[in-house]
Amino acid sequence: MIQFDRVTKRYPERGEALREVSFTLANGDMAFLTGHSGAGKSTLLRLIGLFERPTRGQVLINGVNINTLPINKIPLYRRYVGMVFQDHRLLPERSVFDNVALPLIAAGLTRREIEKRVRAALDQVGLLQLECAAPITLSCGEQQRVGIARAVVARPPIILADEPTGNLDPELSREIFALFERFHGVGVTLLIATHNLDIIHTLPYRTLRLQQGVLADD
Ligand SMILES: Nc1ncnc2c1ncn2[C@@H]1O[C@H](COP(=O)(O)OP(=O)(O)OP(=O)(O)O)[C@@H](O)[C@H]1O
Repeated sequence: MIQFDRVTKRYPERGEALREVSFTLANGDMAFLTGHSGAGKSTLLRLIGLFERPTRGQVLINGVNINTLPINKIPLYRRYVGMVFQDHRLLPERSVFDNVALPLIAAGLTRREIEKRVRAALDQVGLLQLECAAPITLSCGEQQRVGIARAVVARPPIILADEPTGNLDPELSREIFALFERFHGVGVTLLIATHNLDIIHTLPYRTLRLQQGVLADD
């Protein structure tokens, strides 16, 4: 589902953030991405999300080299990849419902279909009762779950998460990882960048470890 073939990403002003990185994640795999601050985790996820392009090498998604995708195809591609961020990136002036609905509005679904899917996504993350709330009134863990509902609402086959538990205490972090495991259970492919080694060492999933841009452990 996700294949990196000797991928190097060089930022002109900073040098190589990733160097000759190769790995494959099969359809339905769940894996963690670890490494020190600045190791290249976000860069690797941004290459999959097509927010960056590699300097050398290929990123293949479902067998397709995404780096040859023309710019006008990127919005369509992004529906295929749900992204969860540490800081949630919710729109503060919109309700929980509206925040989760955004990817579906962009996709042009009917109002009825949007309502059905948004409520299903909110139900999956246990927040159905908060659909009218403003994000600011929610706890950090609840805001993160809204972010996850938004990432999954368009039912993408791939979910990427960049430090999704960075602001959460251990108990809430475990809840978020348990939620990801549920998506894994229904066949979604997940790659989760995290510093939360205490928790991921208790979970039975593959870990890719970056060190100064090089894949040091798999
Ligand atoms: N847009 C950018 N422009 C220039 N340099 C960048 C850019 N993004 C990342 N870098 C550099 O690339 C390297 C890898 O950064 P990256 O954010 O991918 O690391 P990370 O492992 O996600 O770190 P953290 O755990 O702190 O989020 C760093 O040296 C960083 O300064």
